[in-house]
Amino acid sequence: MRVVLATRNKKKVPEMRAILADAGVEAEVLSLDAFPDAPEVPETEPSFLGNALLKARAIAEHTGLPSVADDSGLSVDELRGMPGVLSARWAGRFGAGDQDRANLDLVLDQLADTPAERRGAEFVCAAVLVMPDGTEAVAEGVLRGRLLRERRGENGFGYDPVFVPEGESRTTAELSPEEKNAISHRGIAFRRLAQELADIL
Ligand SMILES: O=P(O)(O)OP(=O)(O)OP(=O)(O)OC[C@H]1O[C@@H](n2cnc3c(O)ncnc32)[C@H](O)[C@@H]1O
Ligand SMILES: [Mg+2]
Repeated sequence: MRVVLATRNKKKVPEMRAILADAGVEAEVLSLDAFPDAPEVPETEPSFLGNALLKARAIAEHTGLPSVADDSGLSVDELRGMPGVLSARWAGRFGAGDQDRANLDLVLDQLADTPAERRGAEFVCAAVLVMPDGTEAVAEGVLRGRLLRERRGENGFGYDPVFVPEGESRTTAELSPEEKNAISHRGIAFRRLAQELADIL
């Protein structure tokens, strides 16, 4: 059985592949590189789940294959849950290389006067599977933590360099890919999805 990962984020692809493989999903996992004509899907929904479904449904329809997507983001306590579903483009639209840096700079700036005890945040992930016949499975994962004032670590992507998970002293950019997947919002969501995936596939 073949499955397509409905994401344009090159850093998510290896995370999703590793998590699904570890969860015992025995499918051939394709990325959108295999489908150059796949549509760009605007993320117009107000929830992670809604946007994940938009992406996976569009790609399942285009490819005729089971499609897996996630919509994820950082929810900052002091910002009343933002950037949330706007995490990927929080600082506006930048070039590929600069987008993550601009987003993270803006959040750090917004929290410049926020003391340590109010720097709580969480990564949230909605993971979905959409079958070509319309069957769907969904799961969510959350990772609580706090935000540093400066970047640490080279791994991961997005807001990882300033995010320290609860019970950790390192940022998620200082964790190995395996360590991050073991605790991450994406890891939790996709492991929850994996059982349903195995049943449906
Ligand atoms: O929509 P796709 O094509 O999957 O790619 P994307 O990067 O736009 O992905 P999202 O719409 O789900 O937005 C997620 C953003 O949230 C942030 N984010 C999500 N998961 C993260 C993680 O594990 N570590 C750090 N930042 C993360 C990061 O800024 C992402 O760009
Ligand atoms: Mg996106």
